[in-house]
Amino acid sequence: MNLLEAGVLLAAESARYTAMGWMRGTSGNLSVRLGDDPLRLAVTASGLDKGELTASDVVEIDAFGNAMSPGVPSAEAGLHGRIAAVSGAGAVIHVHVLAPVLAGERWPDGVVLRDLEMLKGFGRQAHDDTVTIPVVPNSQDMAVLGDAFEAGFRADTPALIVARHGLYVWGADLHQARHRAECLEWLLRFILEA
Ligand SMILES: CSCCC(=O)C(=O)COP(=O)(O)O
Ligand SMILES: [Zn+2]
Repeated sequence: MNLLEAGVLLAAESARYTAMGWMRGTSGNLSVRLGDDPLRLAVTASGLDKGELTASDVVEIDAFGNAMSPGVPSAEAGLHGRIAAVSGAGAVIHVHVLAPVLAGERWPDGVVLRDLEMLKGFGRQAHDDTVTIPVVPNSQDMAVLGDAFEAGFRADTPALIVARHGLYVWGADLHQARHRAECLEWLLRFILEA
């Protein structure tokens, strides 16, 4: 996939999340993998209305979030790069949806989910697994966030809650990441309200 093709996908996906209310007020950012060796991602540009992106509103970055093409990458590009490098994900999404932030506030040591059918949509068994979604403190330093992510990383748990900030979810591609995020958001709303 080249940068323009990635831009088409990222703009469409961003518009979708914005319509869901998950990327309010310029919040959130998305990335897809462009290449492996060295790692390259296409990430949404910083500070734009994510519901109005065009295919050119993306920037190529390296594993550390450094821009490899013109434009200003997301302020969180460094965390996208770290997540992609550590997990092997083909796509990483970051959305400012409320339920994960509320759950992180209530369970700052990790959000435990079990015995719920929607866990299947997160790639886990509904009745056998106990899933703990890691919660890390917010930081403006992506290296600090990346270290906290990596310390709690488990290959079978493709999500991270950043306290008082938002949610990261990743997958093989944007579709899988979205399906996982939608199911996880449902699960978090459930445990908050149950
Ligand atoms: C009101 S959004 C604050 C910044 C943020 O957390 C975010 O997700 C958007 O940052 P970006 O640089 O990707 O636009
Ligand atoms: Zn954010």
